[in-house]
Amino acid sequence: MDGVPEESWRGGEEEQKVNAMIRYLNALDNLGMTILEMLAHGLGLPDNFFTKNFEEKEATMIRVNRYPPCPLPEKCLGLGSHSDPHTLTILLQDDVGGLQVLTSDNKWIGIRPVQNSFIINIGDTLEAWTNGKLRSVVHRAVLNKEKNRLSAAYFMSPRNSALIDCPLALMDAKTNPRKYVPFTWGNFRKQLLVQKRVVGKTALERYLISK
Ligand SMILES: O=C(O)CCC(=O)C(=O)O
Ligand SMILES: [Fe+2]
Repeated sequence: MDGVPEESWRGGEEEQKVNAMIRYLNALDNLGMTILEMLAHGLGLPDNFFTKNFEEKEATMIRVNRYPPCPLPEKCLGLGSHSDPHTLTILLQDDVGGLQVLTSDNKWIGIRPVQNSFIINIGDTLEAWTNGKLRSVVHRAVLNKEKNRLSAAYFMSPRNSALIDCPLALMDAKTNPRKYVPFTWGNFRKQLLVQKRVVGKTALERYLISK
């Protein structure tokens, strides 16, 4: 609240709104951290294997997407095909529907909105961190002919200096050799700013050992 005189927002409705928002963000973050712990546990890693890199929230971000109605929805997309580069995405969508994911046999399938629920997407960083045991999903958003659609995504990221290096326990020289050169999240983030538009999984592919 830099530059805003304290008395102009403290104690009133504004402060209540700010506090409510902080409570929601903390709840979202706690959910994400619990999921990351459960994923580490399921992979046989120490529960805090991922979360110990998340004490500083340097690049965690929220994006709110508003998709206006489109008279020719088959001719344009709300959001093009991409995978989320971060670690984990917690996505809230309204009841309009429009999110689609790409299956392994290259078919787009729609994700039905379920009231009061979140969609959890694995991000590219988690794919590299687990040598592909967890896979980031390619997805897109299509438009509705009549209705507006809203979605909000919370993208979790580790601190910039976190080294995304798959632990030996998840690799095997013969059956599952290292797929990605180790990188820091900060460096990946910088590359993303230069790349600007991510199509499919092109962001992560830059670290693939054999293309
Ligand atoms: O609107 C949606 O359902 C997807 C949003 C999304 O993929 C994103 O913001 O990265
Ligand atoms: Fe996305």
